[in-house]
Amino acid sequence: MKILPHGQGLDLPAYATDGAAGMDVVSAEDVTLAPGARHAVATGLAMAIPPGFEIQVRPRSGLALKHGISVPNAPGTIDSDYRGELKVILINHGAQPFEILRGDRVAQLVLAPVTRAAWLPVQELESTERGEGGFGSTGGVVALGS
Ligand SMILES: O=c1ccn([C@H]2C[C@H](O)[C@@H](COP(=O)(O)OP(=O)(O)OP(=O)(O)O)O2)c(=O)[nH]1
Ligand SMILES: [Mg+2]
Repeated sequence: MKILPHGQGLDLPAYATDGAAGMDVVSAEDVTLAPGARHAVATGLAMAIPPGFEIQVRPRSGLALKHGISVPNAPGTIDSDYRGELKVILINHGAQPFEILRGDRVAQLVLAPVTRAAWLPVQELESTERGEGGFGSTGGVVALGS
């Protein structure tokens, strides 16, 4: 896949192990996230994803568990026709400020196939066992005090 590595001296996104689903992507900037703050972290990378694919930006579980750092739009969607800088939106759900240094691995990128839909407007839809039930209609959630 073609990539413009603007972030000089930084590692390209890379799989940490042979079986890794995601490539760890590093920050191109130093930034501190205050508790509750969001930031679009620069990566310095622009890429040409092949048509028919997307890249999903997913959080790293270690950062989430240890520091409350997540990706609020997870999975972030990188379109195949996007040529701008890939940014990783992070949010600090933790109680402490979180310091990110240039070169730190902040998220992971998963390449995934895209299936596109074409709509067929109709007058009615086939009936199903579920019908219009949703949002807990099959049970399993017991309210406290009920
Ligand atoms: O975590 C993300 C999400 C998106 N993008 C870039 C690539 C993506 O192709 C583009 C648009 O993303 P999205 O469709 O999620 O955002 P939008 O709010 O719908 O903006 P747009 O109107 O530009 O589509 O922004 C990122 O760099 N990081
Ligand atoms: Mg969009």
